[in-house]
Amino acid sequence: MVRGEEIKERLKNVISESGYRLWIEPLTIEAQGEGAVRFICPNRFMANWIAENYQEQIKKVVKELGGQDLLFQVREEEAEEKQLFLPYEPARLLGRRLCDRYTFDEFVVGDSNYYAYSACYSLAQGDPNSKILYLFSKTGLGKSHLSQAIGHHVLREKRDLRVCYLTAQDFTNQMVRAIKTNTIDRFKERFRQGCDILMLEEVHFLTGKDYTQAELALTLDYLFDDNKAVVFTSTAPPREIPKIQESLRSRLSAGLITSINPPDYQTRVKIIERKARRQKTVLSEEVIHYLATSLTGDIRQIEGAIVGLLTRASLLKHPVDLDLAREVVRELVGDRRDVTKEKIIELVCRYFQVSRDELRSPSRRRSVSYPRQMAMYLCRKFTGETLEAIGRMFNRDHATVVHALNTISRRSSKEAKTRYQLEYLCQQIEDLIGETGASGVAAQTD
Ligand SMILES: Nc1ncnc2c1ncn2[C@@H]1O[C@H](COP(=O)(O)OP(=O)(O)OP(=O)(O)O)[C@@H](O)[C@H]1O
Repeated sequence: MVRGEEIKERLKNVISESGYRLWIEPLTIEAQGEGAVRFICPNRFMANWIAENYQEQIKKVVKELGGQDLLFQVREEEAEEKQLFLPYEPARLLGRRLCDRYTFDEFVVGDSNYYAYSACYSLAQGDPNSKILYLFSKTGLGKSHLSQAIGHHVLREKRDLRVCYLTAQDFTNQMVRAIKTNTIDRFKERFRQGCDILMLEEVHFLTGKDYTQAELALTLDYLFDDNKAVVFTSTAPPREIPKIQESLRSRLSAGLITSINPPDYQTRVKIIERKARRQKTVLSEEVIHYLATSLTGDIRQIEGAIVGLLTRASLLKHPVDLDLAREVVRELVGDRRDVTKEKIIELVCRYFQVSRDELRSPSRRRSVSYPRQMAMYLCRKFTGETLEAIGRMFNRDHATVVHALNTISRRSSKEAKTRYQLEYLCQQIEDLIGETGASGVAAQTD
């Protein structure tokens, strides 16, 4: 039978340190027999947050340990044997389920995302001039939210249309499975005839995957010819994704290409107010200002802070005030948050004389792969980012990051040179932290 402690131990490796401390540690995890595992959360905020942010990682770990079904419960509701969420499977939806709250209504629009929002909305409305869209941004700025909002809108408003929502990795896996099981014709048919709107996330994943790229290019031709709508998302514009065949690159660039930028101060304030309202709370101006000036990038982090704040307040029976907000922000991003991944990468590039593009490229040359492994190791150590998030920065998957961390640990314990390099780089980063101050909260308002 799966053991709760073992699940927690494994989750430590796939969730950032602060995320683990804040969200996973307080859970009670119980095996239920027949492979079911029950996660008991102290309150509903927490249950919702964990479901939306960590469900995939939890599922994977539970499966690795031989479990199957997950059941999330809120402690007070435990006796009622209430299941908190059910799989969302609207008819006409092929692929992944859509997150309930990723709708246009829930999306806060500001200068940084207005253009992307309008483009998505026009496409969802069926505007004949807006059929192909490519959205790109850094992590946590709303690509999935906007593409799923299109899905919700179409599924609700356009009863005769079918939506297909998946990631480029899903597309690849399904294709490989179809080849293995001799069902490639059915696979092709599914996309070519079975969907009116294709939303394909994380297309940068296709880098170097020639066979999948060719198949996707053909699928797109069918869809474009039939005047179907297609939305792509990625962390980079098509021209910057390495190892993409020109035939696919030109199809990815066939429509409107638009970026989402990090929200400005006013938009962050609006986002904080909206997210708090969603949790049926009104925050003081002081707390809102503090959060909006401390958390300037990834909106996922803003959400984490709000949910963390409310959870903490309810567990400690403490008012939601500035002190508590400081504590939560510190825990979430750490005093070291100013040492961003970007700065670490810059330092590594300078030290090893490689470029950022080389670190992100598929190159396996030792002169590139070793600095890349070092950068991954340092990002994990100093930013506490998840293995997935670190992998994404270098166009790699989570397993590659695990391998990099193990390699650097092993080499630094055996080889003086690696140990010296690691110590030197760590010292440089520590110095950067010193410069940014112990309180670490950037008091900027853009
Ligand atoms: N403008 C916004 N208004 C409200 N919520 C937002 C907005 N932008 C992003 N969010 C929220 O931030 C979180 C992260 O957004 P999302 O997953 O869409 O980012 P992403 O760009 O797809 O990130 P990644 O590249 O890591 O997959 C989500 O919970 C989403 O609801």
